[in-house]
Amino acid sequence: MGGTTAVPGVTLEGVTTPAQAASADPASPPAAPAIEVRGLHKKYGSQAILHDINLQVRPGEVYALTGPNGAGKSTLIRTVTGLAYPTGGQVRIMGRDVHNDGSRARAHLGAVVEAPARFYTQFTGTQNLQIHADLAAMTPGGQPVGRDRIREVLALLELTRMADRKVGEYSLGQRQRLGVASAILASPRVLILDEPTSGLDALGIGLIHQIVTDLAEQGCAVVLSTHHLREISTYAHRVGILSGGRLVDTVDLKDRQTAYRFRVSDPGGAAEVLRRLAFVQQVTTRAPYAVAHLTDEHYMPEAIAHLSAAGMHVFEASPDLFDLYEYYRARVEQP
Ligand SMILES: Nc1ncnc2c1ncn2[C@@H]1O[C@H](COP(=O)(O)OP(=O)(O)OP(=O)(O)O)[C@@H](O)[C@H]1O
Repeated sequence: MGGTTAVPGVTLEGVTTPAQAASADPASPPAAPAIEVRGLHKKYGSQAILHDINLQVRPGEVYALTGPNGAGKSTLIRTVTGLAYPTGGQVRIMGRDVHNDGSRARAHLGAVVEAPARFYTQFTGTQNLQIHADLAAMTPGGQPVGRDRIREVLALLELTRMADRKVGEYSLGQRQRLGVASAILASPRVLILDEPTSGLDALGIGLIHQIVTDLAEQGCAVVLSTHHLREISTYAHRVGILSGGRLVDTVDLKDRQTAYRFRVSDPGGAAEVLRRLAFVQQVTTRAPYAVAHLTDEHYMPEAIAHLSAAGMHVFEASPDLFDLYEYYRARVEQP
């Protein structure tokens, strides 16, 4: 049966934001990982489910976990959040061992593990969040959560209209959103969501994306599992591909999205023109496009001007987005 675990969290005070990290001295060491998984193994009975998983997620980073059905995503998430015990290896959240120092590690954590969320159906959304808030305040390092914050997260998840209705009257998607509301209630430093967008409508999916992006910008480390690769590639920083219980690849999306494509009358001729420009690092052709890596996006108009001056007709110029779905398919078919 599906259930949910929304784990109390603490305030974001003192967390390094991505903007701060980006403006930091390049010589300074990167922020310490918010989540650190080392040599994780998990067996159910004699069946090995996870094999030697190693990963780190830093403050401000969105890490998406994907993989075929049965690959072990939920098992990994349950083990990382402390709901399942590993057969070997270690998980640390904000430097605390999740399995040996659980309550202090989870004081930093907000999570929705498995959907749909499980709530007291005879109580309203507000009352359920109040119960979560009271539990959050009781954990070591937990902070009290006021009524204003409850109203705020309900509004953020567009549940104000449903706030005083019994959860038993909520739709699947509304329950799912209430699960995310409870996970972010105590402003966690680490947010872990197992398939947060399954069961949501298009606008609901966009809402979760926006909330995750905003939290990451405030310095929260986010791990979420998903099957929606084209959506996730628009806002995740890294994507881990799990297959047969092994982390077979980790894709850094920031590194992959620096190319721009120009749909032109003559891709070969355009490539020649682009290669001569100082701000162009690498050029390939993929008819009807010439694809160029620019040192900075701001050089786009200049590149177009050079192509036009050379007599090329430029019909389209846009980021050459990395196709995570195609990459994933190739990777999972040949791990
Ligand atoms: N409690 C359990 N006892 C025994 N085996 C389990 C248990 N939970 C999961 N498994 C097995 O572990 C494997 C991984 O399951 P898991 O739910 O972690 O995969 P998943 O990647 O999340 O799949 P999906 O995409 O379908 O949600 C499966 O073979 C599953 O049958």
